[in-house]
Amino acid sequence: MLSENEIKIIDFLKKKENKSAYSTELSSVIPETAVFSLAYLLKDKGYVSVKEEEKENIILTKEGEERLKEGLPEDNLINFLKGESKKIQEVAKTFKDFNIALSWARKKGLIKVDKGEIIPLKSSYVSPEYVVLKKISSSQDLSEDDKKYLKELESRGLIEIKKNKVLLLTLLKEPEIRPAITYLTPELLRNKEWTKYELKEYNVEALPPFIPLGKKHYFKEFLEHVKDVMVSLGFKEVKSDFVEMEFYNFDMLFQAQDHPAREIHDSFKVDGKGELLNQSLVKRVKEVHEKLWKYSWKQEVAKSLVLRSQTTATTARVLSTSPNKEIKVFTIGKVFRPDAIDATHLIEFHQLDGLVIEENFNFRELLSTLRAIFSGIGIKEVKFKPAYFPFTEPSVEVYGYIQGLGWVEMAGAGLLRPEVTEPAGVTMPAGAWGLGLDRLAMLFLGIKDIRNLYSDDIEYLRNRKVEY
Ligand SMILES: N[C@@H](Cc1ccccc1)C(=O)O
Repeated sequence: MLSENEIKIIDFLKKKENKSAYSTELSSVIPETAVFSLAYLLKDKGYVSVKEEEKENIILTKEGEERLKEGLPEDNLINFLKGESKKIQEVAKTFKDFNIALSWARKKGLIKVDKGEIIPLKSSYVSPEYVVLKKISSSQDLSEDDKKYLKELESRGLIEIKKNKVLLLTLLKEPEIRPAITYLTPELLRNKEWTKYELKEYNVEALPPFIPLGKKHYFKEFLEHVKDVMVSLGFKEVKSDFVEMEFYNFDMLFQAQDHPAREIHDSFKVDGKGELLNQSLVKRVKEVHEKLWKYSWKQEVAKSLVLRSQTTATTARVLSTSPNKEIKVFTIGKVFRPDAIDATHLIEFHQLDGLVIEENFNFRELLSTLRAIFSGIGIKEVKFKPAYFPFTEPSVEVYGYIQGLGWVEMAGAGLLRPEVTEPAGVTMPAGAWGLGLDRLAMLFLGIKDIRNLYSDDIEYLRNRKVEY
């Protein structure tokens, strides 16, 4: 069997007129360092003959390169004088390499020196040595005449003559080419036909071609993972729209219309008004606002539209159906808040809100529910800190521990205030929480810029691996 490089050498020789080539030529098809050993391998296999020869290799020295650029000093001197005699001292002052130029010009009989004057015998001149120098630098063949000047050029230090061992390879026979097959059939074995074929080796280490398959966006994958966690804990998913009446986004959550609590986070206003169909619920909400916040509640304000600023609006929607029965629901969805966009802030992001209404539900159970949710998502250590939300009492902020980052605030939670549950006709205790999912995904997936969560850069998405 012949290797790929051996075949390359044979192919190269095949194309040559006399089927032979010097090892120096072969370096154009195979690595120079391999030429010699391959040549002898091919010789042993009987494909080529190899003859060792000494070859002269002439190269220009650094000075030679310089002279090639500037011209030989003696030539330059003649061309400088332009056929006119001049005083030695005068020329010596302005002419570069004067001594070398003078001595070579004299030796070559290009000038005479008489009474302190240089008398040129030619009006312009190019030395044959210069012509040879030029030929060497452009690897032209040298004539026998040219070769006479090599000794002089070498002694002037303008060229270097090196003797190299080269191999002359001559092709003796061409390998018979057998068609290649990749598998044997019983047929081929039975009739001994297999000897006519080359059996190709399998390269079991070759990588298969990369075929990018369709896959889900990794952030969507993360959101679905969270959804699975909630479902596995016995919660049912509920949904509501992005465009929401302030009634559900704020009023039902006991955020007063004229109170800074309403501005706890800013919201995007939407043109137009919604319709409040359940007027008895509206009346009860109005009463509780006016009684406790002491101001005149306006239905017109409550009907104003916003892009929901919290998914707690969905929780309010659930409450508005007066579900005076035990429920466990959650929602995952987008919320919108005006902000300056940067690596950690977007004007739309995702929240997970949850609601539990249960006989005997209490604060302790709320905390253990939160622990279970966080543990399901993958955050085993959580701690709680007292906090304020307009619609819960007591309220907590939930901190999760992330390796390498420490304690990070992740959610708000609490037991719903009677001002929220009573107008909705809920008499059992209820717990609620809201959790920011974008920040959590960033921490979890090691993402530094929140905008990457919404990237549509196909290369970036292809290279992201998400495992749970
Ligand atoms: N909606 C609150 C979080 C929250 C929800 C439910 C109960 C308590 C707090 C927020 O966006 O900050």
